[in-house]
Amino acid sequence: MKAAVITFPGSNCDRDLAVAFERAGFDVTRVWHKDTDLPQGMDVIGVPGGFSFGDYLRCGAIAANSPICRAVVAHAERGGYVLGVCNGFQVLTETGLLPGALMRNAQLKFLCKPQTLTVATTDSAFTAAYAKGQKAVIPIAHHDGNYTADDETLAGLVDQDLVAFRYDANPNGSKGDIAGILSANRRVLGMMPHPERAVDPAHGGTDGAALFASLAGAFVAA
Ligand SMILES: NC(=O)CC[C@H](N)C(=O)O
Repeated sequence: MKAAVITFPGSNCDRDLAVAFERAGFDVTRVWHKDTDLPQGMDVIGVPGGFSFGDYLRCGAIAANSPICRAVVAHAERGGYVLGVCNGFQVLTETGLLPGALMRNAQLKFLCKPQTLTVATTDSAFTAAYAKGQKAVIPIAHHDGNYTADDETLAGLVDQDLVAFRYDANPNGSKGDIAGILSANRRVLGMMPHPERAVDPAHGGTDGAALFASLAGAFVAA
């Protein structure tokens, strides 16, 4: 099992994401944003959290135009798995791999705290090891986590069971309490909470570990 983790200038969760993949059994290759190609044979691409390019223009907008993102989009279009966390989710919406956008939090404040989520679907390689409706406490740390999309897109996400996680006690104003969504082929997940920050008891909780275990399980099953 092989995972690549991308690093942009300003990424700050790339190492944590790599460690979470490694703990789940993946061989991880770190990839710089200026690379034009992904290493051969990658099963999963991780797009990490952080403040890529200082969040200038819009969070994730400049990173989405990095050379490596063309390769990430091509990987996804071939049916490859992609996980975008926080700034990574913002990057994935900016590439168009995921619908909608992340706006400024409703209270206009940076939020950094443990956040209870409800697992909305287990029908994905990212969430299969959770139980549907399970509560998971996973940290959030963002100022632009307020998910929005037009009504038709939101209805499509619900109808196709593409909402992966919802917030309990919505912290940021996200439409439909949406904390994470899947692509139409269910192989791209973007989520604002940080599962890689909840994989060790020393983190204060381990509810993120099932996400990486789910992904690892997808490849064992295959
Ligand atoms: N932790 C993160 O990835 C933060 C993403 C982005 N910089 C924001 O604050 O919204």
